[in-house]
Amino acid sequence: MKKTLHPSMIQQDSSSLPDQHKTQTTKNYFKVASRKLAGVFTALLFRKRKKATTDTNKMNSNTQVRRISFSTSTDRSTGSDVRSSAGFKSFGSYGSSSSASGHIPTPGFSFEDICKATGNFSPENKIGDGGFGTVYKGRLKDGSLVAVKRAKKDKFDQGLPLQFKNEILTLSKIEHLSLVRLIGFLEHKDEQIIVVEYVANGNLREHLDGVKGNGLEIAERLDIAIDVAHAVTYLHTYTDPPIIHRDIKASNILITEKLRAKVADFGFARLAAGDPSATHISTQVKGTAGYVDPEYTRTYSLTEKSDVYSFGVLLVELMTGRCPIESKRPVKERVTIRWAMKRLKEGEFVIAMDPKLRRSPASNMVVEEVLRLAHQCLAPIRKSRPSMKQCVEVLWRIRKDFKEKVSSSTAPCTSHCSANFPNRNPKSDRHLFGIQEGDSYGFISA
Ligand SMILES: Nc1ncnc2c1ncn2[C@@H]1O[C@H](COP(=O)(O)OP(=O)(O)OP(=O)(O)O)[C@@H](O)[C@H]1O
Repeated sequence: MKKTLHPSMIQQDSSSLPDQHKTQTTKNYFKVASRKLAGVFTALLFRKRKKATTDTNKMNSNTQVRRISFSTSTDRSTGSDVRSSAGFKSFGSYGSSSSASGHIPTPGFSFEDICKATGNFSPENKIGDGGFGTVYKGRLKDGSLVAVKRAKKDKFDQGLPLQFKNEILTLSKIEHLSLVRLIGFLEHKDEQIIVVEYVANGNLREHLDGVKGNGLEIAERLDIAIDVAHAVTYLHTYTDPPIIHRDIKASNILITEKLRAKVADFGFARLAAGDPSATHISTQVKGTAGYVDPEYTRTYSLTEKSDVYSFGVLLVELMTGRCPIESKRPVKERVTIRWAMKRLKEGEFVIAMDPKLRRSPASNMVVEEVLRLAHQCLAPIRKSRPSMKQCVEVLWRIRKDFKEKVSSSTAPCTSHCSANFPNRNPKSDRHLFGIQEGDSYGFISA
């Protein structure tokens, strides 16, 4: 049963042109992942709450992989889901009834239509490359803009079609304005195509890097955080069964022309329904280096709190502008969350603030408060992390405080934040934040 979407979760538009961002692994991850899985595969797994447990796995890694994907044993739900999806050739919501009911609708387009829409997959229309396909911009017959994800043929032997089917099956079950909408999927000879809503303004990482747009103001970053928190709350709370995204990261946050966010790439999402035999044991650790819940990598058990952890990393990214792993920086700054949390703990959060952000009492307040929330999300023990819904509430409160502060303040501060907070006492802040000496945020000290 689908619960009613809270009106405040609804927001706007779409359209884009991004490129891929490369996240680097750290040697800490090398310890965990010993070889990258040949081919990314996703199992659709209908998960039961509170039942994720450990499994023994053989681990895989690659020194320069963005994604960590290491598997241990057969994911029981995979077989079930593969079977359930094996019979169809195509489906989608374009020109058909909603797919949210689980009914597989008939697509409103053919492979020829997709060729026309993308100019025969013209390089000019290429948006970017992902782990399992190339993404093109296209225009369908009705004039609507779409993103067309075409599976890489050389990956077929490695289970790529399954990845695609899983992604679209997951997408077909969800509807939210801050989540990228599935339009359709089709198979044609050896082609697998997924068609999703086109989001016009690149991804968050590109905006933070300055590759796209004119730089994000603090209020825009806060709105983006709220959009993502809404979307993930929806996945966790308002879908039945709940969905864990598993790959929340800046390059999966697409940005609209109005600088609002839409969460994309559900290739790693694990659904858990329809397979009564599924144990919901997490048998594969998936995600992107720097974002993965350390408890998940340790125990192979996946819960919504794993997304909360990744969201915490994203919050730090939004406030600092830095990637989760910054391998070219001095050792102490390479793991951004550890560096930023230390700055926060020592009352120097403004040092961690993205230099591109304008300093003002209001924006400083946002950075500090958001980093505090991030600190909670990054708690090594899951139980200590807030739910996504709680994150939404905290972010709303920060936005409200920000607006009040902006309207009551006329003189922006351009110097170091200590000027704004002359009475700040790092020691009392440490107490306030509850940060303990030795908090590692899942990373082994360098
Ligand atoms: N719906 C969309 N609208 C516009 N651009 C998109 C859309 N989906 C993906 N893109 C862009 O296409 C590129 C490739 O996306 P894709 O999701 O395939 O890979 P990724 O998420 O960057 O990498 P990976 O899949 O390996 O995690 C990215 O730059 C992304 O911003």
